[in-house]
Amino acid sequence: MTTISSPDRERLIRAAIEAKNGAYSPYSKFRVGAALLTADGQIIKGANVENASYGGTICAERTAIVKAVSDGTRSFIALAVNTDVAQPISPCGICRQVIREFCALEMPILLVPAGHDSALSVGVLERTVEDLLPLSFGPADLELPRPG
Ligand SMILES: O=c1ccn([C@H]2C[C@H](O)[C@@H](CO)O2)c(=O)[nH]1
Ligand SMILES: [Zn+2]
Repeated sequence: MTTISSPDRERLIRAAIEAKNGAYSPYSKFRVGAALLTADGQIIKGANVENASYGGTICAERTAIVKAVSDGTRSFIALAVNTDVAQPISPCGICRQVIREFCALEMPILLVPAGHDSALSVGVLERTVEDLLPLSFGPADLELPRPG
């Protein structure tokens, strides 16, 4: 797993908690905040944005990634995710695949429970992209030789 400094870790956790305020979740009432630390030290926040046509919902993690990528940033150091639930909540399958497209397999993902004190990092579950999506399909697979 790639390591991040304590100040960056704290900054990122605080940003994920803050990002949750941007959630538009009138249907599920489930707020999610995500924050990405970029290679140049920026923090990009995202929240879940739901739709009356439920399938149109976009998760917090994808909001953050699409914001960053569409603004020209594609190099990430870490991701933090926060919800109002008292235990760490992990990204959904679609988000895992989108994270895998842009982030190294060794990149840390911090799952931050509600009521968390970021100064202590108590209760934060830390896993890599590969932990969350083992044996994954990625961009390089499209370049592999195809017999015949
Ligand atoms: O990791 C997750 C899991 C769920 N959601 C959102 C989607 C929907 O708005 C609500 C309930 O599924 O939470 C996220 O943003 N990220
Ligand atoms: Zn998702």
